[in-house]
Amino acid sequence: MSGSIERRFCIQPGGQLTGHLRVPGDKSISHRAVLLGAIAQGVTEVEGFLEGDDALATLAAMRQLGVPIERPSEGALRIDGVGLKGLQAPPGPLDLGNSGTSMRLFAGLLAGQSFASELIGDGSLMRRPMRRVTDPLGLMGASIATTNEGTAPLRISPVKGLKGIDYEMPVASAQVKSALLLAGLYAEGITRIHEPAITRDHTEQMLSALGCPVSQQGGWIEVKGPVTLTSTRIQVPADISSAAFFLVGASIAPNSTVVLEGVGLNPSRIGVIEILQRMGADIVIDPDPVGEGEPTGQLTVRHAPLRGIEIPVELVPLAIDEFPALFVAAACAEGETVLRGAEELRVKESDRIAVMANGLSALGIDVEPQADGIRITGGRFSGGRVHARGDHRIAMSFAMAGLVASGPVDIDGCAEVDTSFPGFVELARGAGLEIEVIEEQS
Ligand SMILES: O=C(O)C1=C[C@@H](OP(=O)(O)O)[C@@H](O)[C@H](O)C1
Ligand SMILES: C=C(OP(=O)(O)O)C(=O)O
Repeated sequence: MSGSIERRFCIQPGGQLTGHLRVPGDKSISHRAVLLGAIAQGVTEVEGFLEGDDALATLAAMRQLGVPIERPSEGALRIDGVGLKGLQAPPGPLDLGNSGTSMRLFAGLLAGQSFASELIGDGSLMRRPMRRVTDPLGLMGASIATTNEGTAPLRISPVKGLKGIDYEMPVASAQVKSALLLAGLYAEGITRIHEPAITRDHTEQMLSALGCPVSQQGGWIEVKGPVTLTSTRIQVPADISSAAFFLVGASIAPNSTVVLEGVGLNPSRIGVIEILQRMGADIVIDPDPVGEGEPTGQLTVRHAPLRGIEIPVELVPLAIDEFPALFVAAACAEGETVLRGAEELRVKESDRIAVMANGLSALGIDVEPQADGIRITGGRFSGGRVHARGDHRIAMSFAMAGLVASGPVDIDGCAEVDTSFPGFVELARGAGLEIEVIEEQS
């Protein structure tokens, strides 16, 4: 068997970040553009699609389900929608790589089909919890088998039909909500989902744009099936989760000023800006003129001294993917930063509390991990060697830490950065990060 490629980032300290940058397209919206465009009637044209491995896994799986999708130019898709009933049995298991969003949203989409399917992924994805979607889908009448541990492979059997349910989600998860909304499109009656805290609402927004209004009241989100979706144009904004590395890098590195263009500013995604501003970051938001799609704007970030804070628990779901980068900001802040209510971080691509805590302490920072969060005391990064454990966001976060370390920082386990941020190394280097990449066959 041929081994995989190991990738290590080597960062020289002392850089500063400057320039006008545009980070790649939003990963969450890119997934949804493919999933919903595929089951709409007519041709959906997408611009700004994220050509990262996670979104490409969704695209490849959709082609295996018989949906013609062309890629006429970089970031552009032409999806020839097959309608709600037009998906076909795939020739084999659908491999969703590293992408939790793909697996959970496909579970919802495929639960009500008249053919069987199987969902698999890489080592990280096959360890992530799936009962959070298979249990409520089961209540709707779906038949989805997991392992005894509740993990993939997910084996989905055809069923006669789904029925709408009322479901109170025990965790605030946009993936679970979206899986149930997708299944709800196929179900008889009303599917009502309650979220314990606001989570990203891209599925609701896109369903509305495709002619299927989703009502929202008092934390309940509701869709009535079966529906017809009508194709539209979808403009994918730059991903605020990718912009976050530059928001943090420019905040901590002296003499930095970075302007980030066209960043998605959906209110359910901007927790990272609010948290950094509470820490004293200098971030100016210039909203773009209101267009058809989700709100976007230009972010200007300048170096500023940061102070530790207690992160308000209601901001946790609004910044859930940005905590690895925020931990780096906290490590550079004066005083203590405390995060609670974030146990979800333990079941992402890696256990982000444990992996970040290990790396931060290897770089000389005082940390106290807790079951649902972490306490970080600001200090000065030493140089050293850390391991990202194949988690893209952790790799990029430690790359930013290297800007202000007292010696070189080596980061192992960086091969997955392309899942969310293809071109990260080149963009960061162009902005002033001294980053080298070492690849080895493992
Ligand atoms: O719906 C989505 O696109 C996502 C939802 C979040 O996951 P959870 O729903 O598990 O919180 C987030 O961490 C993930 O990167 C993308
Ligand atoms: C958690 C993430 O993605 P997913 O759940 O789709 O793997 C992420 O991108 O940080």
